[in-house]
Amino acid sequence: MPAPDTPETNAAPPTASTPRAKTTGLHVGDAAPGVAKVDPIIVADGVRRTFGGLTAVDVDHLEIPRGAITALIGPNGAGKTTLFNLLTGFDRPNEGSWTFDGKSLSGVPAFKVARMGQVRTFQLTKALGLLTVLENMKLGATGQRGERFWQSLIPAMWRKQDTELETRAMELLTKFKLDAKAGDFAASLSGGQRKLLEMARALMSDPKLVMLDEPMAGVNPALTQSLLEHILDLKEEGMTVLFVEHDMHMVRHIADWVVVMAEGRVVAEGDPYSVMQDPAVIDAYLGAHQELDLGVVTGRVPAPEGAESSASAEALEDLLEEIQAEQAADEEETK
Ligand SMILES: Nc1ncnc2c1ncn2[C@@H]1O[C@H](COP(=O)(O)OP(=O)(O)OP(=O)(O)O)[C@@H](O)[C@H]1O
Repeated sequence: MPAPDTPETNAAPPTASTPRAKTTGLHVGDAAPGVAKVDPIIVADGVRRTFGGLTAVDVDHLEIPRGAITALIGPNGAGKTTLFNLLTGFDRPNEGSWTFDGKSLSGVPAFKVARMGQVRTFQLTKALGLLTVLENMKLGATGQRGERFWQSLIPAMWRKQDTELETRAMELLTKFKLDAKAGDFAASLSGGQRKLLEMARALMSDPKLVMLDEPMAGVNPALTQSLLEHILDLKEEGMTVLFVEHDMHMVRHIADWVVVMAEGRVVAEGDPYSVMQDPAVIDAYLGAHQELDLGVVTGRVPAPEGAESSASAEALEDLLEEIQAEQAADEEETK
């Protein structure tokens, strides 16, 4: 059980953070599934992955814009994680090709993908929980000299490297307010601190593209602002961010661009404002809940006994709330 998050440990500074500018002008022509980007960092073509008779991913064309924060959203089972696994070399598609930073990544294994500058965060597994926070950080570095046989025979070389790694790790831990925990077992961290460690660990390899899988899942509200700020910092430092998330508030607040998946396909793309107004997006979420009355999904009508709330239902509820908030803001502006 992770320790609970406390506002003192990692909460945002008491001063309200200044809103940061969204990156715009990312696409060429009308926003639609597969729209070309001005400067894409990932370009995927005809990527398909099936599991038995089920098509989990069937993406005709997708470009992820460089230097921006892109959210990948969609109801449960839409294929988001499978697409993440394919793009990072953790799974292989039945067909399709894609490039990262102009280089083909088809068939490239995960460790090489990471060395090329595209990293993803990993959940702190049980095994990693038994290592200290600092040891976890060191594992995040790629291309260590110890991996190269001849150089690993010269102790002076790997000792120097170890010191450099530790310095870099401590710098990042300080930035993420985890430096005091460097010697603690990672398993002793709270849910939010684990997310921070996962992100800090990914940064050990100086990536160009950081891919975050549900960065807000299991994070206490006391830490959410701090996590959002860290993600916005990544963009400010020149990195590209791609994240999967069910939390629509987060998507609206930090994403410059949103890609919506449903049943393996990209069904909508655009800035968060337009995407959340797109009937195809609401349909995609509702489509995943045809068995439920809309009132149940949104919480207006109590769910029948035995019906389980799912992340998609919560996301749809969030989506509708966000749309209402946008409309209220629009009305306020036109007054
Ligand atoms: N290894 C696997 N074997 C069989 N089916 C799989 C496997 N991985 C994923 N699937 C199926 O592929 C579909 C897409 O799953 P995926 O996990 O990519 O969706 P998702 O959008 O990430 O969903 P969630 O938001 O619930 O995490 C689902 O129907 C899922 O059951």
